[in-house]
Amino acid sequence: MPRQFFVGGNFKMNGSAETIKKIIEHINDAEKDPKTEVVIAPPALYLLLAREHLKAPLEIAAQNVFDKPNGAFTGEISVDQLKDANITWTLLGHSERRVVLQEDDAFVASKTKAALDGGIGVIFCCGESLEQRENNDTVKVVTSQLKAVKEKVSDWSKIVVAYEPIWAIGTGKVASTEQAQEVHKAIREWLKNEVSEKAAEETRIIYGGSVSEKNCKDLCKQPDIDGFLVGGASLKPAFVDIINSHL
Ligand SMILES: O=C(CO)COP(=O)(O)O
Repeated sequence: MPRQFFVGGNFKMNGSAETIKKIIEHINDAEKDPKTEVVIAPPALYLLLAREHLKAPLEIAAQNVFDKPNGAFTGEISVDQLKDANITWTLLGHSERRVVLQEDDAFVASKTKAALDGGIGVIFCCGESLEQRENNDTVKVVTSQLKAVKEKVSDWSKIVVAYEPIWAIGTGKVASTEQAQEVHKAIREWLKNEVSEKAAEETRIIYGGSVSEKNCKDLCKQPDIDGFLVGGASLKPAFVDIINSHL
């Protein structure tokens, strides 16, 4: 069975109640490819607003979730709280959290396990820095980030892997179709060898990093690119063109 195309919109720390409602209305009303699964990730403060306005089958992701069920963890949100708010996905392991907030592989993997155990789907982000790419360490870095998850998780059916090279995020410097395909293929090989043939066949591997309405058409033709995780362009009307990129 072909893998369902998947497009996520990571709003990061952008927007207000007014602008996020407008973006959601635009996405609701636009003509969209019904074969694309669409998930938007607004800032935590606006998850409920998004839940109120976003129309099914569009889905919502948190940008993060904590790995403890409840308690004295100021500023954090639990898996059960997401479920209580009908939020069905979360991003985890975004490089901005790995770099700025110093989240390590083990912590990201622990949160991934907590989300999956609670029935929340995970858009698991991985990717290398420019220095790591220049040292030819891309595949090593990405697979070690995935390996940390494998140590805690056996069922990969609710994981979408987002390959996001750090040097391409917010820089306008998109990976070439060959660069992206090469890493996606390596991730699929890793899934086949380290998880299962089924995981390799069924797991969506999406690309993130300066995706725009201009470059998405070529990227999505690559055999191992199953969609996109979009930052800046998800706040613009062009997001719909990316949702429809493989039409
Ligand atoms: O980080 C990203 C998505 O999670 C990508 O961001 P940009 O699309 O703004 O480069």
